[in-house]
Amino acid sequence: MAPDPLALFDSGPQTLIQDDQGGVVYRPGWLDAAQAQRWFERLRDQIPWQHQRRMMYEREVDVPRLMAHYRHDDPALHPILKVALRSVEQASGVAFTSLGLNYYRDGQDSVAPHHDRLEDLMPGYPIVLLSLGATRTMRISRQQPPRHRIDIDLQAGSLLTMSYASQLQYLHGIPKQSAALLPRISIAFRVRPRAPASPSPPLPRPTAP
Ligand SMILES: O=C(O)CCC(=O)C(=O)O
Ligand SMILES: [Fe+2]
Repeated sequence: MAPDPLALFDSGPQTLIQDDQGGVVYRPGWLDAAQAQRWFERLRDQIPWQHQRRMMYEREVDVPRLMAHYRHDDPALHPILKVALRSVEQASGVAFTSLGLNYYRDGQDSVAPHHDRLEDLMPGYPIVLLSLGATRTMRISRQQPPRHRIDIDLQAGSLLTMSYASQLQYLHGIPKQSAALLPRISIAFRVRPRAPASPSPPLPRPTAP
């Protein structure tokens, strides 16, 4: 196969933030453009995307993007998600247990600055985001001074790895953009903490002597 001319411009992995758990690393071109486009179209058309509502300031509001969630061993896992999971696991050396999908229909869909819910993460294990479809900018900002902000364009076929430690210090989000934008899908791979062991059976009641 002829070499992909765009690959000449692939600058390889870029470390955006350093910490002792691998920091935040961006890998453009992890998936080639044609495959990223095929995966995007099939997931867009075949995932049962859900509209969620969430309480905000005592009002219920639409979450401004569509979502879907799967456990790694869900029998309903789409074949593309199975392949993506295996490949991301091989690339990162981590056995992920959950897949969270986001579908940004246009530039008005977004995710507000946040860190991922710590109760959904196994300490020490990273989150990996695979991007498909339109490029969207992720804004990463340090919570404490010295304030530090990074805008990174997440291209189709790229991986962004964020350490657990980075979730304690930084917020990330996908801001709305006023320009007309095509849709984007992201897949977040996470290791969830194991469910707490089922409670032990109640102790027999003490009987009166
Ligand atoms: O779509 C993205 O790249 C970010 C999604 C995200 O931050 C999340 O699902 O927690
Ligand atoms: Fe997130």
